Amino acid sequence: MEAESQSPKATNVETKPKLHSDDQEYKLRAENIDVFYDDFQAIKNVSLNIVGNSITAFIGPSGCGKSTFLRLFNRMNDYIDGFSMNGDIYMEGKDIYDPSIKVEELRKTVGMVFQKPNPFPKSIYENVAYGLRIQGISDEDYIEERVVESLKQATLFEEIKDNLDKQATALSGGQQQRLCIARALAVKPSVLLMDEPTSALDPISSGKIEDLVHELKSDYTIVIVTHNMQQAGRVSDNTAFLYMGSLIEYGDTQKIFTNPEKDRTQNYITGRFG
Ligand SMILES: Nc1ncnc2c1ncn2[C@@H]1O[C@H](COP(=O)(O)OP(=O)(O)OP(=O)(O)O)[C@@H](O)[C@H]1O
Repeated sequence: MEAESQSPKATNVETKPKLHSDDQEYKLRAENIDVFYDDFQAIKNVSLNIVGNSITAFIGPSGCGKSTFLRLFNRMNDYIDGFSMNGDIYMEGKDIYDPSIKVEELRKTVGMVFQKPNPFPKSIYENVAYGLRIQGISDEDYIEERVVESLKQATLFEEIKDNLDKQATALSGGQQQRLCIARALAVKPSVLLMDEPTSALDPISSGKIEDLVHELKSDYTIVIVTHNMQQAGRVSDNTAFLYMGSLIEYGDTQKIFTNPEKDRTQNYITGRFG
């Protein structure tokens, strides 16, 4: 299918995401999204397409709607009192807000990592096994295989392989965050949403997470909210700049950071406001 025909029907900004290899399909598509918290409009007619196996950064000043927009992709906003939306979100062409969609199934496919590492008060092993157990999986060999594989993918295994029974809360902040990433990966999602995953971490731990995000790109579609402009520039293929609930500019990260089309983007990335 041609990329053009996948474009949003109507939008307040032209979207030109970078395409990878010959993949013309979009993994995620948001069409004409409005989000309200009661009568406050947090997202205003945003349309945006995300290609598979790419890293997309959402940037913009505090309160512009980055987290709200991110949470749409695994229906995390559904829990918030007063939340309502217009528009459609598609994953691999399926409308994820269709009544036939089971939210638990969706969340297996779309994992999430939060700003503050939030391990459960359980062992390292049980934290990673958790998602599998709540799916009703009881094959211990399979669980162990997934735990080890996920910890390796999250580049944590070598550091903790002799302490899998240790309490997860005793790990350092950076290790806890990689554990939370392992926990998300254990159930084999294909999309990973990351809401400021390094903002509570020191520079060395942040660097490890950035390297990890880069590695994961070959297997996952990653969407990351960040306040850190250098981080967005380093890790992402495409960047979406949001301002007061509107999508101001979206496209190739290098272009957004070196030669943006909109003055407002330029002013934001050069630190003139935000
Ligand atoms: N649960 C809620 N109830 C009411 N308003 C909310 C709620 N969550 C967010 N908002 C409002 O929606 C707007 C967008 O918030 P959101 O957290 O998505 O922005 P953000 O860009 O992620 O901000 P930050 O960078 O500070 O995390 C803000 O004005 C915020 O006050």
